[in-house]
Amino acid sequence: MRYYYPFRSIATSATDSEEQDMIELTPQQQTSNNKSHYSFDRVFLNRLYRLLQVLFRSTSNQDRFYSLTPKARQHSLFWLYIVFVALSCGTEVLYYYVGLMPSRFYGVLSSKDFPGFMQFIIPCMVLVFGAAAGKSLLAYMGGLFSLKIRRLLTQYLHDCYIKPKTLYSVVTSPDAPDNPDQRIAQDIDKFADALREIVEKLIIAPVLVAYYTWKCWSVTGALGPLMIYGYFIVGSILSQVLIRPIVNSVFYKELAEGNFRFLHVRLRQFAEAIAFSRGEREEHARAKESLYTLLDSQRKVVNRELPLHLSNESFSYFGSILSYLIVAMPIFAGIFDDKDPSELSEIISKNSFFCMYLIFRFTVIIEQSVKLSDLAGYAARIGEVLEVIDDVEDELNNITVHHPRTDLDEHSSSSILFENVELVSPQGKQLVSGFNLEIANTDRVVIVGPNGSGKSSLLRALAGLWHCTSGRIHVPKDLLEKDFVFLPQTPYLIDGSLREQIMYPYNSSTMTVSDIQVRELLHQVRLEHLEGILGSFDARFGEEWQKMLSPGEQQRLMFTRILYWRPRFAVLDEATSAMDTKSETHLYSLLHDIDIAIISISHHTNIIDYHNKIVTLDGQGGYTAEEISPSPKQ
Ligand SMILES: Nc1ncnc2c1ncn2[C@@H]1O[C@H](COP(=O)(O)OP(=O)(O)OP(=O)(O)O)[C@@H](O)[C@H]1O
Repeated sequence: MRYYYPFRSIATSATDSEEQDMIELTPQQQTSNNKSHYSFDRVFLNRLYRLLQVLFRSTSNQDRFYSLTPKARQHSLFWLYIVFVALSCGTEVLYYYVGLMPSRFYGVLSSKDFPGFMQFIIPCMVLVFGAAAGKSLLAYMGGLFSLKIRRLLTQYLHDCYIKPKTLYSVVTSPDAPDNPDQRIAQDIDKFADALREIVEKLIIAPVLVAYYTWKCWSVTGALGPLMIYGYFIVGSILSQVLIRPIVNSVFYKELAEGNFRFLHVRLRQFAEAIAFSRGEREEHARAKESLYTLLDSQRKVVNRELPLHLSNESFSYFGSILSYLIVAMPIFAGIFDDKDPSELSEIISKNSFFCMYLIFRFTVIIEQSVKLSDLAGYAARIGEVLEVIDDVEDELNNITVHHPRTDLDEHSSSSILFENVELVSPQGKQLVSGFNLEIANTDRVVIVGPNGSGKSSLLRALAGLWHCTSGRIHVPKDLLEKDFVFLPQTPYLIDGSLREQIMYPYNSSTMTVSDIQVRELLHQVRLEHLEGILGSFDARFGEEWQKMLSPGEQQRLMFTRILYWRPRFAVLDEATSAMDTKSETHLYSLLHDIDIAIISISHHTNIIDYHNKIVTLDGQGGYTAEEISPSPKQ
């Protein structure tokens, strides 16, 4: 079921044009966008400022952002920006002389000065080549500039987003931004490109405006610059008014873009399920609906850009008429009456160049309004991710600050201890209350109960992903990361080699697993045939893992992590759900033979015998915990 986002009921300040931006949102997107309408306003400026801070930040106290050390240069955009500015200035100087060339040509041609003409040709060619080289270099530097912006912002977002607890909390947060993957992978790139274009065009605009104002003043008096400035103010006010609705449209166009892409990712991911359930027709209809939503929002952007383009183009063309008007004034006032025709044509060419160039600089500034509206849309999308991360981090920090010993706590013994734990789901449903359980490092505990009773939630609390409403969970003081291996129901196979699958979450730079060990592990989980299929333990596969292995085989492969790591605690959340009974009992008997504690969640009764404690949740907040006698069948 799809929802329409009721802008007016939530954002009382929303305008008609913002209301028209409504696109179909999923319930989560509806919640996350509840307060949001986007414009060229203070919020945009704050977000832009934050992103610029990331681009121009210092790496440490010793290395300021302007420092020349390799580390500072790698982490700050400052020096690249300076080179970009210097190059722009140099190229502008060349443009200036190229711009003056016609007036000089008029002079020598109208006075039939052949030696003067020949003398001028060579420097002219050098100048033109210099300007062309400057322009190409500027485009090249622009490319490097946007690459660096993308690298710095993406790295920063990765640092903030992909870290313990934050990733999970952001993704599962009720305020989770829509399509975070698209915002990081695509919107940052578009932001970098828009910023490059703006910087490229405006980098030395203030200097050029000041210089050409002076030049224009010197030939036309105060009236010329005053008329041009007045013209510019009118043009800027008009484009400001026209930009506002575009920012919102750009944001929602990107949202529709993300939803459309996500639909196709899901089609690929669930192709088999769709094929079995003959869902192609329904999927086709959904794809069509999503495409039309996207095209609709794209059309809104295009429609709203039309008046802005019209205003910008008019500003530019009327500007050239204005420059002739300004040049004409001293001529008709008789100031140049004493000049002969060749001198007059030289003066007209020179003066119109100064006026036109000043107007051109203003035109360029105003033209950037289209890019600025794009930039504001992308800044909103990137900024929102950072804001949700901030909120999540605040929440995570608050848990430790305000409830230092009510959540995850260290325990001096070697057991895990749940002490009077109460857990409530995000929807407010009480999952367990007054939950007490000790899991010694030799225990094998199985948690059972109906769907949704809170079995996995207990593990989430143990991993510190959810906080307990009350009570404590004690873990041994000396517990290291590798002492805990968690196998979820849906196997997570990384984009890598077989060796890396076994070593995950570590990699070959920190650990090794020899070929002999890999073979032994494959033998233990009865996947020996994999060696023949893969060719090499180091051959990398991406999505092929899902195609090469059935779900049950994928779960068996996951078990190699436990058998290799031999952690102190292995947590299995329905990690054998897709296996046949023989494989399941075989793997549990392997676990039984190694000296580790096990915490299992399962709906399969045949594995209960491999445990010495059974915890039964009743789904109403109550539970029972009993000792049972393990009697593993080999
Ligand atoms: N990220 C989440 N956001 C909101 N609610 C959640 C989230 N994760 C779990 N819940 C809710 O918490 C409750 C308990 O979920 P949990 O996954 O612990 O159940 P379970 O006992 O493991 O179920 P099953 O046997 O189906 O795996 C469910 O009602 C579920 O809707």
